[in-house]
Amino acid sequence: MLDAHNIHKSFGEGAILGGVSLQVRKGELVSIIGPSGCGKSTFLRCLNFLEIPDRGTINAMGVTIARDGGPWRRADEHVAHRLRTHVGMVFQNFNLFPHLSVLDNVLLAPRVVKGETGPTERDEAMALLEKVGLGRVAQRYPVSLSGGQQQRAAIARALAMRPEIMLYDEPTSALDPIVAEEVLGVMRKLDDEGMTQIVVTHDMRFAQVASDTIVYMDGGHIIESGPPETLCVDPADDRTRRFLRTVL
Ligand SMILES: Nc1ncnc2c1ncn2[C@@H]1O[C@H](COP(=O)(O)OP(=O)(O)OP(=O)(O)O)[C@@H](O)[C@H]1O
Repeated sequence: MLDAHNIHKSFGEGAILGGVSLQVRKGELVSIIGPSGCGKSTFLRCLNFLEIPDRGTINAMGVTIARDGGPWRRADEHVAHRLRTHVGMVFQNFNLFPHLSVLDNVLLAPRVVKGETGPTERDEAMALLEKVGLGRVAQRYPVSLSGGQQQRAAIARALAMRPEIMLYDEPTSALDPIVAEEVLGVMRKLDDEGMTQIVVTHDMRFAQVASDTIVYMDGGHIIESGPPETLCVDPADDRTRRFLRTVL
């Protein structure tokens, strides 16, 4: 489904990713955890080329982009655009358009793709809002919604592109735990429906309960990866202790 191989990324002199490889199967829910600044978000953003990897190969849904340190060309951007049509992305701060109603935020994607929308697209958008529990607030503006409602609207908006993979960059970090639970509930529901999902999170409980695979990154590398029950936390390791103190 998605195969990232040997991804390297630097910002200026600083190497952030030092050769990260990850394979994700269809329907899998993968949580990426690790200390602040270890490169989790950068790696996630590389997966749909919001950040351009310096080196490495990404293959998603049959679209392949290989980077060898050369310049990013218009043809590469064209292929990346094709890849992004399969990938939905949800950000920590929701990124809804404040001047559009919740429904119009969700209708934005079909509008961009098809040029105009009619009753069918509207019905589909309403069905997505019902799915995330927001049918009754479809006509409201983002400012009048709670953080959890805004994040669920952002998920519905991403789903409107009919993605095959959803990427989440700390989707609950800006939310209090009760509201975060509503968002996590939507992600679990999508998991039950077979959606492939990759989540950068500091929520260890969610990672442990909901993930098929937990990926533990540190210093721009994957240190460990596997099912939650097999994740080996070595209490003698300083970095692990430091990380656990930030999340437990
Ligand atoms: N666009 C950028 N330009 C320069 N440096 C960047 C950029 N994006 C990220 N960085 C740096 O790369 C490093 C890794 O950042 P990243 O956001 O990937 O870490 P993270 O593991 O997701 O951290 P956190 O858990 O705090 O969000 C940090 O030192 C960050 O300052």
